[in-house]
Order: sequence, then C-alpha cells, then structure tokens
Amino acid sequence: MEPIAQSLLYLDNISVVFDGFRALNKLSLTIEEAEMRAIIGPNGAGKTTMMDVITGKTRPTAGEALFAGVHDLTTMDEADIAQLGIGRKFQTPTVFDMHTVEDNLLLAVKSDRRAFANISWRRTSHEKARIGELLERIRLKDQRHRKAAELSHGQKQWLEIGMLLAQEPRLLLVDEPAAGMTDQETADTADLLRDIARTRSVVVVEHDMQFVRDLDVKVTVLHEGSVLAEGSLDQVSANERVIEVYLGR
Ligand SMILES: Nc1ncnc2c1ncn2[C@@H]1O[C@H](COP(=O)(O)OP(=O)(O)OP(=O)(O)O)[C@@H](O)[C@H]1O
Repeated sequence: MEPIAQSLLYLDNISVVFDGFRALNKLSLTIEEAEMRAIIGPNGAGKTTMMDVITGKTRPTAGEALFAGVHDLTTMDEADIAQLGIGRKFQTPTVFDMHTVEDNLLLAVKSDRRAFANISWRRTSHEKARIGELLERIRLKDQRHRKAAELSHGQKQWLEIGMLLAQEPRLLLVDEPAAGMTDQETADTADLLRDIARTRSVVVVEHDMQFVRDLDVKVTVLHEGSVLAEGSLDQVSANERVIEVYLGR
C-alpha cells in the first residue's frame, strides 16, 4: 500500500463525543519518526482521550488516525495496535514487585516472542545481551538483582520504560512520567527519554513544566479537545491564548 501520510503518527480531525460532550474536537496532530513531543494542557483538555484513541482504547466519533502511513488505528483493537509497535506507559508503574529488576526485563523480552504463558527462566545469550543493554539504558545496572519492590518510585518508572523498550516500540506514549519524582529523578528521566527518542518516537503528556523544559522538544498545547498552540516551550508560554487558558482555570 502507498502511504497516505508520511508521518509516523497522523491524526486528522479526530473527534470523540461522550454523551454529547466533546472530549476531542477536530484534533489534528502529526508525529515524525524519532521525534519526541510534549503534550500539555489544563485538566480535561483531552490529553488522556487522545492517548486512548491512539492505542485503540477509545474509538473516535470522527476523523482519521494512521500509523506509519498505512495502518488505520480507528479500526484496530488494542492488542493489534500494541503489536504494531505502539507502547504506552501509564502513570502508575505496573512492574512485578516480587521479581528482580533483571527478571522483570526477562519477562518483557520473552513476552516479545509470545512465550508469556510458558516462561522458562533460562536465558539465551541473545536475551542476556538484550537485558544488559536495557539495564544500561534505563540506568539500573547496579540494581539488577534487587526486587522491584525495593526500588525508588523513579527507578520503578524506569524499569517499566525498560519493559516497554524490550518490545521495540516505534512509538512510545508516556503519561506524566515525572509525577512524584525527586528533582534528580525528573532530570534523569528527561535524559532517558531524550536518549530513547534518538531512535523512536515518544509522546509525553506532562504537567510539570520544569520537566517539559528539560525535554527541550516541540510542545503541543491542547485545550477543549483541540490544538491551541504548537512550538517551543518559550513560544507557547508567550502565546496569549495559552496564558489565558492557564491563568483562567
Ligand atoms: N469515558 C468518558 N465518558 C465521559 N466523559 C469522559 C470520558 N473520558 C473522559 N471524559 C471527559 O472528557 C474530557 C477530557 O478528558 P481527558 O481525561 O482526556 O483530559 P486530560 O487532558 O487528560 O485531563 P487531565 O490532565 O486531568 O488528565 C474530560 O472533561 C473528561 O471528564
């Protein structure tokens, strides 16, 4: 099939109506390959609903959503969309507390091959190498033998990001990664995401403006289900409509 859109993610005129309430209102947004984008906006702006549409959790009432120019996300279910290479990280980490950091990653690496039901704890040299790379990437090499339960909140978030990376997503959606983190963890998380975005696309929904500043990427401001402004954080922060929306709430 010829791609209809060149962008990795192409949302065009997406609306989502719940009982007459427009959670998304003709939202259009594109994300390029290996681009990181920060999405901000006041409560109720539609950020979560947008992520739900991309992952197939919510069906849009109208509009187009294409992945890699050919896959129509509006007709696919959540499992198929995950399989396409769209990973989502929710705010609360869902790691296996009683397993070690390393075994959590092993589980994720194995589930990649759909061997989840019949897991063998023996690891192949390929898996060992993958786990080593992931541990390095998520900065948890020294914690590899600790149980996930013993990690700090920030470290748990990184472990979960590592588990998502094990599945080699092309697009990673991350919901408020900095919430509840220390200043140091927040800065380290920005570094980690920037590192990931060298090879994958990342969409980050975030309220913490210092964190958005650290990310240093293009920002999209949502308001009442549509894009209100787009640009650098400095540009959107100086936008009068954005100021009005943030101060007026
Ligand atoms: N399943 C649903 N049924 C009815 N209304 C919904 C549903 N899901 C979301 N909404 C409404 O849609 C609007 C957009 O919500 P959404 O959660 O997408 O906003 P948000 O930008 O993520 O907000 P927050 O920053 O508070 O998480 C809200 O007013 C919300 O109450």
